[in-house]
Amino acid sequence: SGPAAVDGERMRAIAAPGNAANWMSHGLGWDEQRYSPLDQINESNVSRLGLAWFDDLETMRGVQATPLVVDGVLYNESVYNVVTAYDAATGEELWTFDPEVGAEWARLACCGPSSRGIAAWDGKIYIGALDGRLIAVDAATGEEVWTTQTFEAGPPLGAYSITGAPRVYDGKVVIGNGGADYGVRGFVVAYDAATGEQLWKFYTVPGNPADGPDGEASDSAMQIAMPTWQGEWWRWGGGGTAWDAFAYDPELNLVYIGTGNGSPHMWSIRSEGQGDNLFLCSIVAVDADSGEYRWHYQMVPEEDWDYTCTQPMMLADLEIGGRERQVIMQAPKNGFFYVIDRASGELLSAETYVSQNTWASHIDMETGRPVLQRGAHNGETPHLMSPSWLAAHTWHPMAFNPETGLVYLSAQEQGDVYAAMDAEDFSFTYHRSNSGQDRRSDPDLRAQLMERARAEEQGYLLAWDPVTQSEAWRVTYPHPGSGGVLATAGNLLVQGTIKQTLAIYAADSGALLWEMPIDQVPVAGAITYMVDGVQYIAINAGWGGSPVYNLAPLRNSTARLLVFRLDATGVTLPPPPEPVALPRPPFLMAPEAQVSRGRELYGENCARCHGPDAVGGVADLRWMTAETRAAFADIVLRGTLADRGMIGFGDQLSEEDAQAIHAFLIARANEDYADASAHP
Ligand SMILES: O=C(O)c1cc(C(=O)O)c2c(n1)C(=O)C(=O)c1cc(C(=O)O)[nH]c1-2
Ligand SMILES: [Ca+2]
Repeated sequence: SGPAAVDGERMRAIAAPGNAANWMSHGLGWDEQRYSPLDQINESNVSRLGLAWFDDLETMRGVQATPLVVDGVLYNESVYNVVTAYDAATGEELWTFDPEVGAEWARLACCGPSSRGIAAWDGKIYIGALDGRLIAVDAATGEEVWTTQTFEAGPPLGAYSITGAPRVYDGKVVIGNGGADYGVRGFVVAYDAATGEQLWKFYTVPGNPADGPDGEASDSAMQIAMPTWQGEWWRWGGGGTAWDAFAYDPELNLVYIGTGNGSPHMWSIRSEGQGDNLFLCSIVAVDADSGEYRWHYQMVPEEDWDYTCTQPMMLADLEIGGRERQVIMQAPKNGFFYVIDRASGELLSAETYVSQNTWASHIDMETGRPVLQRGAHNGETPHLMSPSWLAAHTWHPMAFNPETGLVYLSAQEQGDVYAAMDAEDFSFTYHRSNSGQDRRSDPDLRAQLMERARAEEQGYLLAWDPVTQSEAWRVTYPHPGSGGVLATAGNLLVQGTIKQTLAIYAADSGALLWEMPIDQVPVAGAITYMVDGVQYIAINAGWGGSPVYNLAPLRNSTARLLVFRLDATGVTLPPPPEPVALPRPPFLMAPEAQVSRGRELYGENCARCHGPDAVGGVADLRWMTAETRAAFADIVLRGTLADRGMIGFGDQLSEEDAQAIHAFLIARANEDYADASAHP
């Protein structure tokens, strides 16, 4: 055994169940079901689960990666793509590879310098680095074998980054990118896993028609897409980034690409409010060898809301209407659960799984199109949308248990206020979130959102029957934002929760079987594996990524990789950090006009990391210390905290702008200080 055993022949078998000891691909199998046949840990003995070993990852940022395990070696990826190999049984470190990604790249990733994972094939580990490098390292030594740059960075349309896990399908590494919120043209590339040679490239949206065909695999598909666009979308990239999910069916030889939102978000600006804008927010099936288009299904025509369809896609064979169907399933941001024939792209069913869906009343099964609610599109008057860009379900891994027939996912109700800028007022800046949203928030609508958030439990673990398209059970949480899931043959369903615990439920009933406080909210999905006859469960516990409305940041410990097994004793987590008393905010002296300017600037520049309305995110700016306030302009404009990922914005914000943002933050702190429920 040993890492050299990551060989292509054995990897080919992973799409079939039974290869249970290892976790060799992001979603376990190429079908991405995240269902392990291991059952040594099961509902009758899970109460004996204990911590076997852990490793401090020494970051307070989100750690989203699914680790891999190959023949007793666990490969994990922390922030800025640092990869470490461990003895999977003992936790002993074997090697670390740091690609030395510059902290300035954090600014081009909406939700932090995190990666959702790595890939393994034939003695190599593949890293999709934030800065666009695809790096192959030797699985045994951690030494670099080859590197290729997957995108062209820099202005005007190079605001790409990589946050998704690469996949290796039969010797081909497939990788996408993010950046549609900043302004890019989305694409997916495949490389030869052995050499790094490019095999094909598929653009997800058309470029400037005046430039002619791209000479890439997507050319024929772009003929279909082009007539669905209007105006001069290519000036802002168009979007459609494939920033997370892929799946592969080796028999059909199809690679499934989940595509993202438009760039800019506002349909009125991007495409003059006309056309479906293919292939935004779609599943596109392409030939694995040539990258050529086979079929598509678009979940969100006329994309206007930063509704992405990059959410996990799972392949399964289900009996529907008395017939065995080969399906692909997805629960994207828009709150609908889709079941699609994965050979043809035919929509089989779609139902909403959230209690309020202000986007669409239903999906018309004749046309396969959503029937939009009145007023769903954005205009100049602010309106509430739920789901919103904050997502009914985002990248957090879901799982399918063929025994129960249920799909499990982290779901949530999170609305937000939308308004479109007038097209004339829209200006495009490289590096900046270029949404076209008018960020003047409507205080009444915001108050309504907060009221709803307080009144309802808006986060839940959902068990969903994909055949009947109905809920089987749910576990509710006090807030949105719980993590991805793992399903096992022991009737177990494993999830990190917003209550700062790791919880294990009975997959058939939802009954809580085991729960452990871990002083962290794992957002990643757990994995399970076997070494020398012992089953382990491993998870990265490091909260971060998608902002959560109305949730103050958790004062949690450093991110950790946690590994459990039955009857483990003697390993305990260090005590949590002492809670910090809230500093009383300064008196608000700024005039209303300055506060409102600050609110707009905050929305465009800060909200993606620090949370909508300055709640949530990587650091809660309402409760800045006096020292931080004194250094505010230096931090914001001159990048004095750049080593922590907070890059200076001096090239696009003035001293006055920084003062306005600070005034807005003081206003927000004063609004909330008196309200104890807003406190962390
Ligand atoms: O449009 C894009 O290219 C893009 C990229 C990413 C990303 O790369 O993480 C996210 C999103 N969009 C997005 O809409 C979103 O809600 C989101 C959440 C997260 C996260 O890491 O939690 N990333 C992203
Ligand atoms: Ca997006």
